Amino acid sequence: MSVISVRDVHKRFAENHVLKGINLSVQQGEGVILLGANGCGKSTLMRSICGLTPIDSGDIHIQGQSMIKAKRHEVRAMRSQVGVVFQRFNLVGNLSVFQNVLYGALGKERFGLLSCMAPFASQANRDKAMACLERVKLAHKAGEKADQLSGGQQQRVAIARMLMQEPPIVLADEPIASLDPKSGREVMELLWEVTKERGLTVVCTLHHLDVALQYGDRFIGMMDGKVQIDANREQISKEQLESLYIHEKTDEQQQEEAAPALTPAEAVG
Ligand SMILES: Nc1ncnc2c1ncn2[C@@H]1O[C@H](COP(=O)(O)OP(=O)(O)OP(=O)(O)O)[C@@H](O)[C@H]1O
Repeated sequence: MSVISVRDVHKRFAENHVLKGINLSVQQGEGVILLGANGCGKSTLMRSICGLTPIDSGDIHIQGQSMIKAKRHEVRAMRSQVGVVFQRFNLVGNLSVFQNVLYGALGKERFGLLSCMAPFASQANRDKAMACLERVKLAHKAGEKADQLSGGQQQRVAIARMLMQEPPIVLADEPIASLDPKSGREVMELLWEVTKERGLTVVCTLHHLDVALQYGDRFIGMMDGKVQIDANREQISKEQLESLYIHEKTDEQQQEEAAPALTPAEAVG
């Protein structure tokens, strides 16, 4: 079954036509790497799939349910099906690691924020948060403030929070872009391991082709607001993927055009 289906999606920011009729579907359990030059619209597409950026036309179905037709409370429920691990970690820096992981339960708790605050959280949620921290090997850091941790550790906390959420779908937008190569490899390894062991569907954008080629089951390449490549690992070569970058923008152009950062609240749906 398609767990994500994107149908003829268009998105403009003023005169900038960023998504020009995107079509793709992702099956249950697939690990898809989304590639493309700076500014080609990968983050915009990811944010649209998790309901953070409204689209202009077309539709996105999550687990068969239309995002366009969904009512407000239904969109919230749909968003809780999608876990996010984004480049900037999106943790609440001055709160504990444990508290940040507990927030992963937010979308599931009937009584909202209060029932995810450490003093009021159920024992079941507290135990689960510790188990998620153990899975990412950071249980010993539970009591520390999130912003005291290294970048790699913070991204592992973001992964633990995503595990706490128990989403069937994970969107990872440049999850290792802020990390040094060694931490980046460890985080990518962990992300792929935990999602594969739970049979989750993952769409992950990455900048480094060599890293991408180590992980993807399938590669979707975007160029000029459209899907240019959509191929399984065995059907694609590195050279074909490199062709997506012939019009790569400079770092300065990219900084000027950066999409807004995700807030911690947006990260937990
Ligand atoms: N909130 C926004 N407001 C205005 N323009 C935006 C916004 N978000 C994205 N854009 C524009 O949309 C285009 C695509 O940006 P997006 O961040 O989706 O690209 P990307 O492929 O993820 O790039 P990168 O690889 O550099 O992160 C850019 O031209 C950017 O300026």
